[in-house]
Amino acid sequence: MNSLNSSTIKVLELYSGIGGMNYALRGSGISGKVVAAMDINTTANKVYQHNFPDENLLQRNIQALTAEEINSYGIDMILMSPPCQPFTRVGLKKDVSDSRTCSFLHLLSIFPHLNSKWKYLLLENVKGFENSEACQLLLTTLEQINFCYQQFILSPSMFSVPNTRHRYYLIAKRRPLTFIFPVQLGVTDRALTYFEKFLINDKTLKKHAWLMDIVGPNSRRSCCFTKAYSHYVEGTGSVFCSKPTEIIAEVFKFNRNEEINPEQLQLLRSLELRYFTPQEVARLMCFPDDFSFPPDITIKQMYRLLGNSINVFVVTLLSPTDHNMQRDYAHIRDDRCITVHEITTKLAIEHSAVQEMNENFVPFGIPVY
Ligand SMILES: C[S@@+](CC[C@H](N)C(=O)[O-])C[C@H]1O[C@@H](n2cnc3c(N)ncnc32)[C@H](O)[C@@H]1O
Repeated sequence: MNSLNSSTIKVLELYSGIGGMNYALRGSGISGKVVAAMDINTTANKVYQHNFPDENLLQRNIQALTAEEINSYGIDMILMSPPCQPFTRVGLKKDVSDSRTCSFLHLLSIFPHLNSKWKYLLLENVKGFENSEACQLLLTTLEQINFCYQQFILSPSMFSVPNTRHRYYLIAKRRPLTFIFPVQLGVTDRALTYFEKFLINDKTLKKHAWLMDIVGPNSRRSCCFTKAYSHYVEGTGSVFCSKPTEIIAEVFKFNRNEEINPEQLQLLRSLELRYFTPQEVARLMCFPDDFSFPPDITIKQMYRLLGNSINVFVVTLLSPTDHNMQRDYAHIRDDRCITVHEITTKLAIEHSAVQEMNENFVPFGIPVY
């Protein structure tokens, strides 16, 4: 621990389980170090220790933790996934009266006594937590100790990971720190899902469902995104659906000449058709991952600007230094294209077949105009 440099963020990982938060911290690129991880479960701890043999894992009941002990670690950040059974949809939802919530309530009671070096909190729980009394107590406590916060309901499927797992996330910072997200995702009374903003509304579904070009995570194609994307439907760019193609085909079985009835509209809604986000469109246009928009640019403006822009990869191939180079495009077939999933996630460009294609281009054949 002594070898940490002064810019390394010291992290306390509570309810550490098998170490998902530790992996996330490492994956985030933040220069952070778990200075203590705590969990009561011996089996989970065995797995944690197996994967993180050098971490300071403590077999502890968090309910017995004191503010003095936490302060002694000199932490900057707390990561935690408190037990979710008191809030699960299928459970009894005993909330604050469930004994498994006691340790969490205890933590809330000691938060005001933690010193101000502690500046960041990330909490994960099940969807449903946002409606609990425990969540309300958490938000009230954060206000009291002068933390600002943002809440999200997110699922990996929203980030093109082929798995659904809706979870509540709260991130909080000690004021005067603030959030600098280009798109404010915070909510006051209800946690909004990020992709909810991009869902296609009922009016558009009713009028234009047949005109939509629907692509999924495994598609190897998508239509050109124009500057009218999300404003007009026809010919302005593909829309995204994470459901299997058979389900989409089933929903679209109805007669396209008849007006859509409420039952059909419900089926269409169940597909959760959405527009690609500006960031996804940027990735499909092969902008690098560090491309971003300033915070004051609206989503409509983002689509307009992207629609007016270029595919960066294609222009890379047309590098002026290769002015008269002729390339062979013949071997590029649809099945060599990377998938929508690959390109809209961070895994994109560098590691992908795009790179491979780039390297495999042979300078002969079709002239580049
Ligand atoms: C939702 S899981 C956390 C999962 C963890 N984020 C992971 O990646 O595996 C909740 C954890 O809290 C632990 N836990 C529950 N009550 C506890 C308490 N009073 N003290 C310490 N750990 C506790 C459980 O053993 C369980 O591992």
